[in-house]
Amino acid sequence: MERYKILEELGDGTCGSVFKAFNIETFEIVAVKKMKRKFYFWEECMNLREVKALRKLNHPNIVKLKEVVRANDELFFILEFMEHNLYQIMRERLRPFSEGEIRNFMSQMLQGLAHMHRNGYFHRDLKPENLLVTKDVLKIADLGLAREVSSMPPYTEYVSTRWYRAPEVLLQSSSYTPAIDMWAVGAILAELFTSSPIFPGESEIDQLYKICCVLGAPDWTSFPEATNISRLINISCSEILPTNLSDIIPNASSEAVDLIMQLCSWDPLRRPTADQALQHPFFNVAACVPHPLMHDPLELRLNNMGAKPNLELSLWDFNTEPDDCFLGLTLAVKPSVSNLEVVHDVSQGIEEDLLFCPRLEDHPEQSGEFIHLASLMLAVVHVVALALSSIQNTPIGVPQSTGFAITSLQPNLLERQLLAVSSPFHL
Ligand SMILES: Nc1ncnc2c1ncn2[C@@H]1O[C@H](COP(=O)(O)OP(=O)(O)OP(=O)(O)O)[C@@H](O)[C@H]1O
Repeated sequence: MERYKILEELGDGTCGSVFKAFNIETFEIVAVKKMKRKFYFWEECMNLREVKALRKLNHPNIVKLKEVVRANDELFFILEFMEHNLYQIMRERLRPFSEGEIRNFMSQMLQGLAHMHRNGYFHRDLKPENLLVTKDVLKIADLGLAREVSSMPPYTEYVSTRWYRAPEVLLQSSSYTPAIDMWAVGAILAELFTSSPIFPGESEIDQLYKICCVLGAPDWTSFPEATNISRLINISCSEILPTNLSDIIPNASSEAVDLIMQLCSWDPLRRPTADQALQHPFFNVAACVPHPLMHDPLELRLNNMGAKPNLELSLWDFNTEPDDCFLGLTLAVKPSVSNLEVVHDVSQGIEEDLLFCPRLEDHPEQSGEFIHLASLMLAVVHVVALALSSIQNTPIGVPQSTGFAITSLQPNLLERQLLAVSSPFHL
């Protein structure tokens, strides 16, 4: 690692801290992701999902892994440097994005995602912080949770940011598909218009509730595994009517609203694939009629109601398989380091292993009505939570937190403005 001079910290995630660095030999600016846990063997490093996925996925809209370095039992990913993440950009902008800008970001995100899905991976943690931007170019980053589509369910150790989590994951389906990424794309698309998350759940049950407030109650037959939870949610959500998306995203064209609706379908089978989404009329610029900005979306932003999302880790049913290593740093059994050029550098008494990846080198204020509705909603969530806590030994567990509070890990989420949805609500 002596070749890299660390310049500044760029981010501190669950798995690693990311720094901007300077390669003193090539004068190149790079991003160095230093993993938080120790790595004693190369095999462990080589079987990290992030390494496996990034080695395979070479695409202009997926961040490139240049090198993997192990030094003193510490692991570093040398990544191409990107200037911003989409969350930072949204937070710092004074005006919302134009539909043209959104189309550009979305098209790149979908192209990167289509490549990922085509190559047998799904990301599982898409969110604005994991979309990196330099000038107008967007790249998908943080493949720490990426899964091979061909890998066998059940997928039990899923950890991701709640606001972008698909309903089937919230409902503990054990066999979810790449469609979970498409749900996140829909949520991100809506957020690009409003600069506020569309489903800002404060707990897993509240997350489902927030989704019901926008989409209306689901047809639970799409979630056969969720009988118990669906019965409970139904108590509070069955009479919730869907909100007109155009009312909450007034600056989005009808094409954009339609795409969001399709992507955020309760039923994963109804969501378009990344390739299909790219064919949606939203991307047919000629056909798009610019949508008059009738309301300033900034005015639609509500004060952050004091809500502090409890970003607990969802480690329910954490199983005993050897690859269920903590926080997505999952190691596969039977490693292989073929096709990799490994250099052992023991000069100066420092044990440093370098892995070069040659293939990658080339290449409004809130109204009184809202407050009333919000308090009603909170009351119902409270009732449901009480009901849930009184139920014991249910065959299908309700999503439970194991009590790991990690709010400190993602402080930026706490700063995020929340979009309030005042949907029709009947008790
Ligand atoms: N290649 C890069 N160039 C510039 N900044 C980056 C790069 N990679 C990551 N970052 C910054 O570091 C932050 C954390 O990175 P990353 O998401 O990879 O870490 P993590 O530990 O896996 O995080 P998470 O908690 O989201 O899983 C990103 O949100 C981004 O701001």
